[in-house]
Amino acid sequence: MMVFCLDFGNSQLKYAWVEADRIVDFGILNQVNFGSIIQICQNKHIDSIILSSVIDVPSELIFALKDLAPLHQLSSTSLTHVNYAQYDKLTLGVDRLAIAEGAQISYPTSNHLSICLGTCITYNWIEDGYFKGGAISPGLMMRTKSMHDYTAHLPLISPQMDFPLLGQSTTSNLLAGTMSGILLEVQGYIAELRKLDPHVVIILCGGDAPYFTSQLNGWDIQFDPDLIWKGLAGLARLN
Ligand SMILES: Nc1ncnc2c1ncn2[C@@H]1O[C@H](COP(=O)(O)OP(=O)(O)OP(=O)(O)O)[C@@H](O)[C@H]1O
Ligand SMILES: CC(C)(CO)[C@@H](O)C(=O)NCCC(=O)O
Repeated sequence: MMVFCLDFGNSQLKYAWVEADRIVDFGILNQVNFGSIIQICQNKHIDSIILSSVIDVPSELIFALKDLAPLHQLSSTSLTHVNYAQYDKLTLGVDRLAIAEGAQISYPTSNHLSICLGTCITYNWIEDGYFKGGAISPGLMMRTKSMHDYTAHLPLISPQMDFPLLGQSTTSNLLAGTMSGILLEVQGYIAELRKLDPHVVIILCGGDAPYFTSQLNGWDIQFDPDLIWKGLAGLARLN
């Protein structure tokens, strides 16, 4: 059963082909239109399509996808393994719903906190299968770009794998505040949640996660760049 998974985020439009829980192929689309989708569907057999989008999708694209194969567009009414009885599911971004689902499928008997370092940083906390709470904060690029955009003289910095706790110049101060700021935020959330539940499983995903994985060595964290695809493939089966 080949599932064509689409994840339309605020920075990137991503896709993956998932067959029997194995990610066969993945990539990035150029535009939100059918032309760019049909290019990557050449010679592919598709059993079903699942779309997670936190951006507006033209209705023509939805109709065209439905013509290609049975489509499930993820929404707050989608069936889920995670229970939302204690959370306002209507307000939750569908990408977070898919990530929480991926974490639940991967760790069905554990409590977990999934942290996605994307356009925004999102935290999803699931206890006994219930979505208990979360947090949203600005992502890496949003932090660097907004300090540049909202000031007269701060330069736009590029993220780097090596970053200091404190800097000795404007550029290294910006790097420290942005990169170490995110690291300390993530470590702070993990530490606080572990006070509540020492056995909580922590899973890190999202486009910016690789900047922080080596610094989080020794923190007993799972790094899973495919968490959203696992969630989407599971949701495609359920819906
Ligand atoms: N072309 C690009 N445009 C914007 N961000 C990019 C691009 N390439 C890489 N990035 C990095 O990816 C990060 C976004 O991560 P990711 O791709 O996981 O987000 P997304 O899936 O588009 O967003 P969302 O969080 O809305 O799902 C940005 O903070 C930036 O550092
Ligand atoms: C927070 C983002 C932008 C992360 O991609 C997305 O999940 C979203 O638009 N969420 C809606 C608000 C919420 O999740 O509560």
